[in-house]
Amino acid sequence: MITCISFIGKSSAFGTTNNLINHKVGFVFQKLSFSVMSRIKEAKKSAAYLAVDKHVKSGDLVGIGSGSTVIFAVERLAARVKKEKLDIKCVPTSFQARDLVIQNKLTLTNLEVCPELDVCIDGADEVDENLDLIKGGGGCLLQEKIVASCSKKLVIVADYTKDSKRLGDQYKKGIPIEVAPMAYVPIKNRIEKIYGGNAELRMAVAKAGPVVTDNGNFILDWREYKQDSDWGKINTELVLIPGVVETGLFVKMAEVAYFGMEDGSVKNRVPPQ
Ligand SMILES: O=C(CO)[C@H](O)[C@H](O)COP(=O)(O)O
Repeated sequence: MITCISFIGKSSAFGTTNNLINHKVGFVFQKLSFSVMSRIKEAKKSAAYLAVDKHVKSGDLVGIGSGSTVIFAVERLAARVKKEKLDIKCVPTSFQARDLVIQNKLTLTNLEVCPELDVCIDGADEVDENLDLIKGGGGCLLQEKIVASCSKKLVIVADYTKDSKRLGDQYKKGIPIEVAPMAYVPIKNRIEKIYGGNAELRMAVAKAGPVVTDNGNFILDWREYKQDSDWGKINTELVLIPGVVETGLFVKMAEVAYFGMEDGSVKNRVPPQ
């Protein structure tokens, strides 16, 4: 009985030391990842603020993209509306963007009333050296592509982690492809057979089953594709598959991308001549 008690005692003492080390290591990692996160957040903010200041003027009709970087762009627009009495109207690209416009008391409109926009400001999951993009990590690619295509210019705002030489260098979650729910299996099979890789149905996190987009569709995330591909050709081929609604490949659409950098600066990239 005494042995047993002492065994429990030692083991718990050892356990306590281990817990303490784990706790300290965990704390250091937590602090590190917190500082990386806040650096990324600052980078998003600097890029978004600069893009809004450079590309939006009074009288503009503005497409509002989706995602966490666009939150800062809308914040800046709202501040300029208040301070400079900027007169703008906004067309959102998602439920989230619409809500952002409303919460920030900006004027909401749509493509029926305003089919031609001056500028669209949006984020990206990855930007390559040609300024081709992967978008749709947040599942809003269809409306994002429609609104961008109705805008005189598409301005991308991003942090330094999105800056790549080739698509797929950094962003490993795959190229999002929005599909009609009834067709997701044949489309998945076809993509994998023709191009290789895996096209996985995106599953929801706080819901059983798949992610359902703002448009009632599913998303396939196509991973392990050949990186040195002709993305313009592949995009055209993919949208011709019956049931494919849109792809997250934005080829030759962006006019400029702003990247907030780790050191607080912002660099920009335009397409090669
Ligand atoms: O395409 C998108 C949503 O469909 C976003 O623009 C993209 O996912 C980038 O988001 P974030 O600014 O949060 O990094």
